[in-house]
Amino acid sequence: MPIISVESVRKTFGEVLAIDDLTFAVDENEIFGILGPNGAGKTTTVECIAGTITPDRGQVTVLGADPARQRSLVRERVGYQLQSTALPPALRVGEAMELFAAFYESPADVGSMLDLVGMTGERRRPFGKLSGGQQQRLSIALALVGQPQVAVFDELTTGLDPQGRRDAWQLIEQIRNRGITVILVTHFLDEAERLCDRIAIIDKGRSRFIGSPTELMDATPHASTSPHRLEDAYLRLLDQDTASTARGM
Ligand SMILES: Nc1ncnc2c1ncn2[C@@H]1O[C@H](COP(=O)(O)OP(=O)(O)OP(=O)(O)O)[C@@H](O)[C@H]1O
Repeated sequence: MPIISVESVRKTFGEVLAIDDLTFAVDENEIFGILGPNGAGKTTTVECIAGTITPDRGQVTVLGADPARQRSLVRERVGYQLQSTALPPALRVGEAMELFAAFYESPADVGSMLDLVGMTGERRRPFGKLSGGQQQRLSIALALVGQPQVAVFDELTTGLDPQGRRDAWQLIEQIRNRGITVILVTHFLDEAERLCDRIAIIDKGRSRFIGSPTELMDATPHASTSPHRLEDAYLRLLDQDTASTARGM
C-alpha cells in the first residue's frame, strides 16, 4: 500500500526547472531508490517529500498528510538525513543526539539509537573528531531519533570506504526490518541493486523508469556475454533517452 505519493509535481528555482510532471508512489516498508545523473532533481524530490520545499504544482502526500501544509506533522514522521551533516565541531555525539531528540514529541531512547549505529563508545566524542564513517552513522541516528515511519537518506554512502558502505547497507536493512519505509537517494547502482525493492530513475527532472531493479534489467537488451548489471541497464536507459532527444523524439 502506498504511504507516499508524488503526483504531477513540478518545482522551479527561478529559471531552473528542477522537477517536472513527476509521479510515483512508495509502498509501506519498502526500500525505494531514487537515482539519476547530477542535477537530475533527486534532492528536490525528497525535499518535497520531507516538506522542506513546496512544489509549484502537483500534489505530494506523505502518510495522508500534505508536507507543504502540515509541515510539523510530516517532520515528526519523516526522518531526513541530509547530504552532509554540519554540526559544530565541539558538539559531542551524545549532546547532538539529545538536542535533536528534544525536537520530537516521543523521541527514541538516545542510548539505544547510538547502540543501533554502533556509536555507544563515541558518546563523549566531539563531532569534529569523528571519522567520515562515524559522521555518517551519527547522521543516521539523528534521522531516526524522532522514531519516524519514513527515513530519507540522501547520498548516505558517498565518500565512505568499502567497509563503511557495507556497514551502512546493513544498517539500512536493519532500519527496514524495524518497519520503517526507506527512501534512498544514491548514485551507486550496486547499492540500489543490493538494497532497493523498487527504484525511480529521474533525468532532467522527469521520471524515466519506475520499477524493480530486475524489471529494469529485463527491459533492457543485453547483447554481451558478461553478466548483466543494473549499471549497464541504467546507462543504456539514459543513452536511449539522449538519443531520442537528439532525434527530436
Ligand atoms: N535552492 C536552489 N536554488 C536554485 N537552483 C536549485 C536549488 N536547488 C536545486 N537547484 C537546481 O535544481 C536542479 C536539480 O537539483 P537537485 O539538487 O535536486 O539535483 P540532484 O539530482 O539531487 O543532483 P546531485 O546528484 O548533483 O546531488 C539543479 O539544476 C540544481 O542546480
